[in-house]
Amino acid sequence: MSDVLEALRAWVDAGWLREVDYAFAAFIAAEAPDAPGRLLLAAALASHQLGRGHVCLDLAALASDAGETLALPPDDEVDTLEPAQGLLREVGSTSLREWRAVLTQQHLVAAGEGATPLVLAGTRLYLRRYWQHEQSVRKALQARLVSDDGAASPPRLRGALDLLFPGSGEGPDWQKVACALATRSRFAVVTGGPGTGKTTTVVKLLALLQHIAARGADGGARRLRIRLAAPTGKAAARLNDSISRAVDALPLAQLGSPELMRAAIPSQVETVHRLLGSSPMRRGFRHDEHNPLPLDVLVLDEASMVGLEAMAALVAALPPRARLILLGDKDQLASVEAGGLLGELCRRADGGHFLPETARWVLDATGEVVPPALVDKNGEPLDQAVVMLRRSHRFDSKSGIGQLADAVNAGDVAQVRRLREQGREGVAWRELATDAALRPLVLDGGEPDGRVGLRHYLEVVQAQRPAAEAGPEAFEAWAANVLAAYSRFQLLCAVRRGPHGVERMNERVAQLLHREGLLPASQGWYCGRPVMVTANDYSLGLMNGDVGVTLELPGPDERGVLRVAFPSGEGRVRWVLPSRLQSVETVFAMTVHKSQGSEFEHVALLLPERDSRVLTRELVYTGITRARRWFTVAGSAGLLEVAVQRPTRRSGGLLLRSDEQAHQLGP
Ligand SMILES: Nc1ncnc2c1ncn2[C@@H]1O[C@H](COP(=O)(O)OP(=O)(O)OP(=O)(O)O)[C@@H](O)[C@H]1O
Repeated sequence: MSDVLEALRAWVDAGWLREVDYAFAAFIAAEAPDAPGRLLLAAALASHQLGRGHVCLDLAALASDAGETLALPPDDEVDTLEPAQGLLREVGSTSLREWRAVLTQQHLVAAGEGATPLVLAGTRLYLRRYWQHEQSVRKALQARLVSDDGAASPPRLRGALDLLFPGSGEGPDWQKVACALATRSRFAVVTGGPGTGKTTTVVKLLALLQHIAARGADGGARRLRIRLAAPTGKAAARLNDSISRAVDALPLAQLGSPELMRAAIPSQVETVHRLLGSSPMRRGFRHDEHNPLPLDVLVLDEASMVGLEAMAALVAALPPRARLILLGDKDQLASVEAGGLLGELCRRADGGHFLPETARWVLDATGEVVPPALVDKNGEPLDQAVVMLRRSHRFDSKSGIGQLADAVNAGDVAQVRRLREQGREGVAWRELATDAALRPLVLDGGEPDGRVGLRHYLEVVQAQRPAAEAGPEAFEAWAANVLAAYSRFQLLCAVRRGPHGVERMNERVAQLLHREGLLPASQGWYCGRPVMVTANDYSLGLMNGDVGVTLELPGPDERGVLRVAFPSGEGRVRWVLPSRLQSVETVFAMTVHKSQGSEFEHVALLLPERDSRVLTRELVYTGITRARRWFTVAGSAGLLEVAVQRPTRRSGGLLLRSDEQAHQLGP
């Protein structure tokens, strides 16, 4: 047994495992000295998988390909320690039957409820807390999937929906269908790529729900309490803007008093943490099952970024009758935290799987015909509550970015290659071997077609700086312009390490800009340094992922003082002293992961020098869809093709088919 702990220690030393993974195995060993070594190993590996985003360890996958399942040895490992390799060989040679045989210790492993540290459900091994989270999310969603007894009848819906969706285009109007279906049960998912109208749809849905409630369909006229949430501050700020715009554009007049309706649809979006009432002083949230959130409808945007733990906290704090509506792009990278919930919930969204009775109901309620290919007499309850928006209103069928995103998403390498060879407007391909190649891209966007690089941002920093005697409003307006200029161009890195990783790239870019005379320094704090917050700071009200720019304000003498300007909604900025920022990184380049929930006019995706497991289809798709007008692939086109053929699949059991669930949950 101690041999295994020793070998696991070597894995930690080699950077293969986290300290916490080792600590979990050591904890079990201390609690149960009779625990077999292989069980400790499995426990450490289940914890390791959590760190990689998987809520459980899939033993079947482990037995068939241990290295791939565990992503070990890590990509950047060159010289690996022999003890680490030895243990990996042992893991790799253990069969599923052998894993199962050691996971029979009743005081350590249970098949379900209990107090054991591990849960084995089928071939999935969980740390108990995550099994519990999965159970509670599943139960909360299942309870909401039954028809809502307060739901409006199809003819009533039809009247209101026809007012909200006056146009008739080609094929079914999925936005209208999504609105209708989302009134039918207390849980709904609206998924779609960029610009497919998720925000537009949800605003119309909220107007519809208020309209129904105001007319007493569910037992009396009232106004619904609606709250809007997003996983990060940045995503919340973006949704704030787009919701306000969508509310202004609503055809509300026919639904009743436009002023009243507008007032009934909130435009303030909160982060999930703030909604739940997190406190830096204690673990857990102010709102939970004992103190539920005072709301009737909760809309959660960018749901692909929400992990299982946060979702479990959210559903625990929802009153039983409250509606939950998830919005997001199922094809984006999943959350950094364990649990690719949205992807799992939308696994069958492409195929529809609407029951024939659902299709009839949709026809009655909306006048839209669900295509026969999307009707399935074996559809699951969840399928009836998930709608995929299929038409982008941002990228038409001729848009290079839209076409590339579609090809990547479909894993269609031949099409990706065709698009590159033929060339498409808005999409550029550049090799990126040397600093000389990096320079034009970083400074000016790389192409003579109007796209911008960082020079534009730094010119706004320098040229628009108000005179020292100008008032605070002038400096605030300057900061807002600088922030807007910053968001026009973003370098995205696929990886953290290596020459094209985000760490090195930030140094290279800062040095390059300094050499060009665009930055006063390339290290420490300097005017023009953009920073990203890397850990939530509740005392400052800054969240992980928030981006600010360092600017020089007039000081007491001729030397200025540096302050970091963060956007604080509605074009306002908030100034923070650099010394108060505990966890920040320079962000001339950011990882694709960190860019989720943001958009930029021009995005340049820097591919790593050599292949890496993290280079996946979802990563490339997420990078492309951050771009509004221009997208540059910087690096080897061959690597991009490799990435496109590497879809990710998260392990988890949230969505076992109903027969499997029945088997697992008992009668
Ligand atoms: N049915 C429609 N017809 C025409 N334009 C539309 C329609 N639906 C949405 N749009 C427009 O398309 C743009 C994107 O819509 P919206 O912001 O609702 O999409 P989204 O899916 O939420 O986008 P994002 O990817 O930014 O989250 C907006 O300008 C919106 O006004």
